[in-house]
Amino acid sequence: MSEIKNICCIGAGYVGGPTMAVIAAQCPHLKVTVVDINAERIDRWNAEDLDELPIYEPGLKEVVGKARGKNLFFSTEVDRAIDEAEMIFISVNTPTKTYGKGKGQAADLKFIELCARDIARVAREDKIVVEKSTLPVRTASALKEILQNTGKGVHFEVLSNPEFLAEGTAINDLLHADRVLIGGDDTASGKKAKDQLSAIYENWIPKERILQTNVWSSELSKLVANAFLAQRVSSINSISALCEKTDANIGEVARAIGYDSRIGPKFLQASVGFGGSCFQKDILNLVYIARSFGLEEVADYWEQVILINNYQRNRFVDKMITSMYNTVAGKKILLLGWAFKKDTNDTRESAAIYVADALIEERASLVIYDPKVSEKRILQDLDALGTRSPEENRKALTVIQDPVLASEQSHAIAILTEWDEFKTLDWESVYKKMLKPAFVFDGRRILDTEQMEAIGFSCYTIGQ
Ligand SMILES: NC(=O)C1=CN([C@@H]2O[C@H](COP(=O)(O)OP(=O)(O)OC[C@H]3O[C@@H](n4cnc5c(N)ncnc54)[C@H](O)[C@@H]3O)[C@@H](O)[C@H]2O)C=CC1
Ligand SMILES: O=C(O)[C@H]1O[C@H](OP(=O)(O)OP(=O)(O)OC[C@H]2O[C@@H](n3ccc(=O)[nH]c3=O)[C@H](O)[C@@H]2O)[C@H](O)[C@@H](O)[C@@H]1O
Repeated sequence: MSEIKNICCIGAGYVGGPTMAVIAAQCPHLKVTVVDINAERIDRWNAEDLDELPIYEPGLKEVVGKARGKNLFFSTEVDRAIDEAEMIFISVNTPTKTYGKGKGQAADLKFIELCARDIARVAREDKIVVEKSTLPVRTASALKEILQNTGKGVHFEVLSNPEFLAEGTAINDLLHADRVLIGGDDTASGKKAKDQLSAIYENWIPKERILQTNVWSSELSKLVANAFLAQRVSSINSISALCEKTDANIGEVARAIGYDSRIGPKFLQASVGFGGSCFQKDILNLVYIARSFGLEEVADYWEQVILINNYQRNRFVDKMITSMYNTVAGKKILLLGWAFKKDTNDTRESAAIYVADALIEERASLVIYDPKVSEKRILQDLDALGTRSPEENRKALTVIQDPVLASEQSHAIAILTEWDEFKTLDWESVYKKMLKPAFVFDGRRILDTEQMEAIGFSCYTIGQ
């Protein structure tokens, strides 16, 4: 294998785009090409106006602006990029299967397989193929099989290099990663490939934070890291329900347990439920894998994390309905936030989608505001659930730009994403415009309940 000068990444999404932009910015000696079959997405990565990038992520446009056109390129020419690169990252989507065996749980690997077949077809020289996508344990062996049967005498080394960035903090996470994980074979060529990938990260990550393992440990560690993180959210959310039945306050409980250095303070924020493209998908995948090995108890254990998340979303909606005298039919409700967390325009699996859907079923009239999510996206998210016709969804909601104005004559407000701007909204004006009693349901615990009650609101804060 020759020296690494050209790398490419297949998949210009939330992971491929930011990850490669940071590699390019940190490694000016490398040429980095990011390719995707979605031409519209690539056009937006190439947009002159950096505010048009397809992903909103703090700090991203600065990093892209620094490297794009110098050593960072976005293109739809997948074959060419594969041909030119010595190292190919695969960062395509791996959603939950919606058909056939493993439907609703297993990861759908069709996009991964297509990439492997593209690489096998195009490659004329030895390549290192890096799994960046989150994949079930032992996927690398499937990839290898496809790659090794080309009959062209080309050698492929498959590495697993899962990504741990979180959306909204992706650039910071990439620049200051807690660790970089590289899994590969223990053969001489496997070890060399791991070192070559490690050398790229060593341009900015301290070497002691770059962990090398075998492929299977690396693949499994990614699923387990997400499962543990999601488990913490479900754990604290389950306790939030108990707090509401007693005089305990989940904020105080989280603080008290978080001071224990063995538990730690992070990821203990009770909420209306976790969302995002990965937690649910990766846990379902873990459950599926455990069950397929006959480990029923293990599968049931992790499945609870998802069941509690569903429970938390339902509980929030129930609380809204019972507080408003058991009916929201015909009532105007303002939803603040649609993204699955602040500082991203990503809405995949956002709790807001499920809360809105349940409220529409109860015939509420919804008004929705999110600073970074378009009306088109919101409607697509609801339509995708298939609960009712697209026409009915359009009748049931309005997407607005000014939440204060939109609060006029509304019965209730629900906070579903923790955007900073909601903390400093002109709540006095909002209160004056609303019908009384004016209900606020804080699904993110970002408002000061006492202050809101002093203004006059009937305020429900999750977990207290
Ligand atoms: N979103 C996140 O924060 C994180 C995601 N991951 C994992 O990374 C992977 C990618 O996730 P995202 O970037 O969020 O997905 P995404 O859906 O934003 O991007 C995937 C891209 O791959 C492209 N693609 C699919 N098949 C292709 C093919 N054959 N050739 C060229 N392009 C193709 C799609 O058009 C799409 O633009 C997933 O496995 C996910 O689990 C891992 C860590 C964080
Ligand atoms: O594999 C992935 O996709 C990524 O999944 C998560 O990142 P992400 O989903 O982008 O965002 P998180 O910050 O983890 O938040 C996930 C969800 O949990 C919720 N959450 C998080 C923390 C908390 O204390 N409470 C809580 O409700 C968030 O609001 C959000 O809806 C992980 O944090 C990343 O390490 C991982 O790389």
